[in-house]
Amino acid sequence: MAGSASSAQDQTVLQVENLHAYYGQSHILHGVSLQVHSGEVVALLGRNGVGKTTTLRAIAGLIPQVQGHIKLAERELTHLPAYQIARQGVVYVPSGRRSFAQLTVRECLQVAVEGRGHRKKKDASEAFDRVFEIFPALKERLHVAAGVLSGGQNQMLKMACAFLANPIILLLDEPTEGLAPLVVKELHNRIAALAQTGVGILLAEQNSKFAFSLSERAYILNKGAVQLSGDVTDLSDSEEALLYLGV
Ligand SMILES: Nc1ncnc2c1ncn2[C@@H]1O[C@H](COP(=O)(O)OP(=O)(O)OP(=O)(O)O)[C@@H](O)[C@H]1O
Repeated sequence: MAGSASSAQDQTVLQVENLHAYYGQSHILHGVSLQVHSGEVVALLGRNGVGKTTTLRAIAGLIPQVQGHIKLAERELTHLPAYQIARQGVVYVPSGRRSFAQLTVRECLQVAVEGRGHRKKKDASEAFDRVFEIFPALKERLHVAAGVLSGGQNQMLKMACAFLANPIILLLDEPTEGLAPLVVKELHNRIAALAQTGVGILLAEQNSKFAFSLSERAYILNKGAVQLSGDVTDLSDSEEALLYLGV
């Protein structure tokens, strides 16, 4: 798996150009441009309210009023309905607890696997095996109701369901929100393992330390625009960057 990932690396798959987004009369994004390659984790950083979630939601097709271009391997996704964008392989994982609380972990995974073409038993079981390689903790909790999982396990279940949708790009919104440091460390390893499969990850985070430790490149937003971008090694040493990050 890792071998095929490395050969696919450095290929730009997601290209966002001059993206503007509006909530009603409010102009929230002012020309955001960014790129994500296959197999890399790219950080999208900035303080509260700068537009990180709006950027992910706009890419996922969840904001009706947008301008600009969103392309997946040269295919234009802008203005496609959200379900078609997800089908093309751009999958959004929102922040917070969002799962079917009454369903068991197995049932949640089953719903996800059937949503994306793995209808044959063999395909589904191979997809499950891949998920359990990345998220072994879920295999031990298959019969547990999603609603009683810990915050970290719930996050892993959301990412596992997203992975079962065969993503090319995962849009992860604040996965560390509300999690204890030890759980954050575990999540770090799981996200790195996801990227190892060749999936490109755009990671919106307030926890810049976490994002810097996972990414090679980052974009720092301020007031709905990219203020700074570049290699994490440079940004993490830049006083200007730290100012925009509020650290
Ligand atoms: N549904 C909405 N309607 C109107 N304005 C909104 C809506 N959602 C967000 N906003 C505004 O858009 C701006 C950007 O919010 P966004 O949630 O994208 O920021 P963020 O960087 O993700 O911050 P946070 O980490 O707090 O979620 C904020 O000023 C916010 O108040």
